[in-house]
Formats: sequence, structure tokens, C-alpha cells
Amino acid sequence: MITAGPDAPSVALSAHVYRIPLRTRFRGIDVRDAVLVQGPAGWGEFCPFWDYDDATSRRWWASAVEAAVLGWPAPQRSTVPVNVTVPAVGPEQAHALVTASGCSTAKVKVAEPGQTPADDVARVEAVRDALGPAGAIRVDSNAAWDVDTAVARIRELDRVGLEYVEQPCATVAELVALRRRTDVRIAADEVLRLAADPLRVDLREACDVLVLKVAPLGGVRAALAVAEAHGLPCVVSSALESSVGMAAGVALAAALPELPFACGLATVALFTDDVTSTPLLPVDGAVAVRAVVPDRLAETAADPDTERRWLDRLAAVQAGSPPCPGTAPVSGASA
Ligand SMILES: O=C(O)CCC(=O)c1ccccc1C(=O)O
Ligand SMILES: [Mg+2]
Repeated sequence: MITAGPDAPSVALSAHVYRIPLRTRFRGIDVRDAVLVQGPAGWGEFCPFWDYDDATSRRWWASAVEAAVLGWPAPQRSTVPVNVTVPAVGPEQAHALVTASGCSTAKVKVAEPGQTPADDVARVEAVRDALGPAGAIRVDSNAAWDVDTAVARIRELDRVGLEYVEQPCATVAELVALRRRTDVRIAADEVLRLAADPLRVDLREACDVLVLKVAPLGGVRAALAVAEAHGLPCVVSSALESSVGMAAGVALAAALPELPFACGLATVALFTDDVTSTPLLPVDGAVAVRAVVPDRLAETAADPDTERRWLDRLAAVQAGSPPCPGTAPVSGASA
């Protein structure tokens, strides 16, 4: 049993650690693992990647606590249009993923380690072929390019027509410089979610679109505040969660006043299994806004060593966290 914050009246949260292999390597990982917590409002997911330190992980914990203890603001829509996410795979596999998804927007990973510019062009061309001319293609290079490289790569990739390019360069200053040299829209991801204060990072002239991820921004309410502070069009995207964590992203997308683009919330399709028998997968390119009940906890349970590592990590994150309203510290092992 876990509790969620050091001092407030304790709400007991039961914790379950899952571990699920991915279908294809993504962000350098082949297996996803995380903690699910259940509280009075429902289920939350605590899933910072293993390379994130405890301080960075605190916002991820706040997001899980919000889901379990508070729940989310009222939805403005009942479904959310989503993009299929295409990892750094070969063109045939990319084509098949897009075709199988039923989505008319695709986000394609480019500039990944081990991939050449020609590999990226071939992947993006295959995706265009699968989507047809009416589909939308966005690419994400995860900050891999300097400004000159970005100008050149974007020009080449935009031959198939790009809706936007996500985080082409690492810094705000580089994004500003790049944006003066390209007509393709720029979306900000890492500069926002890894910022010390996402509310105050100055993105004027750096981007046209904000990528909002619930967990690294500290919850649905925190992400709504970020959207309001910047006043830019928003795309909600996942952090590679199970359907439980995905429901938080869907709740954010459902609560935003405007949703002009498809959201990156179809990544449950990259998992080989899920914590629920009713996965949050797209139908006709959209995901339903609904609660997720993880009824496959036993089938997806992590091994004892992974479970221990997560519970230790959670205890460390909580120890350094400001109190979360209505919660208390880790008090024991998981269920
Ligand atoms: O946006 C999507 O289509 C899927 C989510 C995604 O790409 C992602 C998932 C986990 C970590 C980082 C990223 C990213 O946007 O860079
Ligand atoms: Mg991104």
C-alpha cells in the first residue's frame, strides 16, 4: 500500500507494477514498465523513463496522483483524433503500421541513432504512400539536428508534404533561428516538457504548435495551465504509457478548448499486451474518451526485481516531493 504525500490526510493508494514488451524498439527501449496506482478517483500511472532522475520524476508522480485522487476536468468532446506513431522502422513495416492503424495522420520518427537521412526519406515516402495525398505527416527528430542540418533535412522530407516538424533542434534559440529559415510549422516538445518551468519558458517565435504530455508536465490541470500560458495550438502526445496512463492524455485532449490537430495518443498499439482487456486503441482514427479499468494486472505483473526497483524509486520521488493534496508517503510494499 502506498500513500500519496507526506502530510495531508492520507489517501491510501494501492500500487501495481507492470512490465510489457514493445512490438518495436522505441526511444531506445524494448520493454515498458511502470507503476499503476489506484485511489478514490480511479487509476493513475507513474512511468518516468529510467534515465530520469528523482527530481524530474516528481511531476510524473503528481500526474499519477491527480488521476488517482482528484480525477480530471470535464471533457469538451467524446472522441479524440489521433496519429499513428511510426518508429524508426524500414519502409515496408512503416507502410504496414500506417495502413493497419486506420489513422489519417502519421507521426514519423526521424534522425534516430543508426538511421541515415536516406532511411528517413524512404520511411516518410512509404508513409505518404500508405496515407495517400489527403493524409497528414509530421516528423519528430527529438532535437537531433543543428539549425543548418534541420533546414536541409526538412527541405528534403517536406517533398512529401509535412504538417509540422517536432523538436527539430534542441534549444529555444535554435528553434527561433530555424523558424526564420523554413516554412514548415515547428512543434515544441522537449523544450517545454524538460523545462524547469514549462509555464514560463519563452517560446515566442520558437514554435507554432505545443506538444503537451500529461505526465512530464505534472498532470492534466498543469498541462491545461501550460496551454493557457502560451496561447498556442496544442497537440497532446503520450509518454508511451499503458492504457491507464493514456487515459490521462485523452482526458487532457478532451478538456482543451481547441484541438486543431490529431494527438499522439495511439501508442498503445506499440505494446504487445496491455493492463486492460479494453485497450485505449483508435477506431477510425480516433480514441474514445473513457475510464480505463486495468483488469489484467496479474497477466502483466512485473517480476519481483522490477517491482522492487519501482517501489524504491517511488519512495525516493515521494520523499523529495512537495506534499500532494490528499496523499501520504509510501508505507509498504505493493499489492
Ligand atoms: O507523439 C506520438 O505520436 C507518440 C509519443 C512519442 O512520440 C513519444 C513517446 C515517448 C517519449 C517521447 C516521445 C516524443 O514525442 O518524442
Ligand atoms: Mg517528441
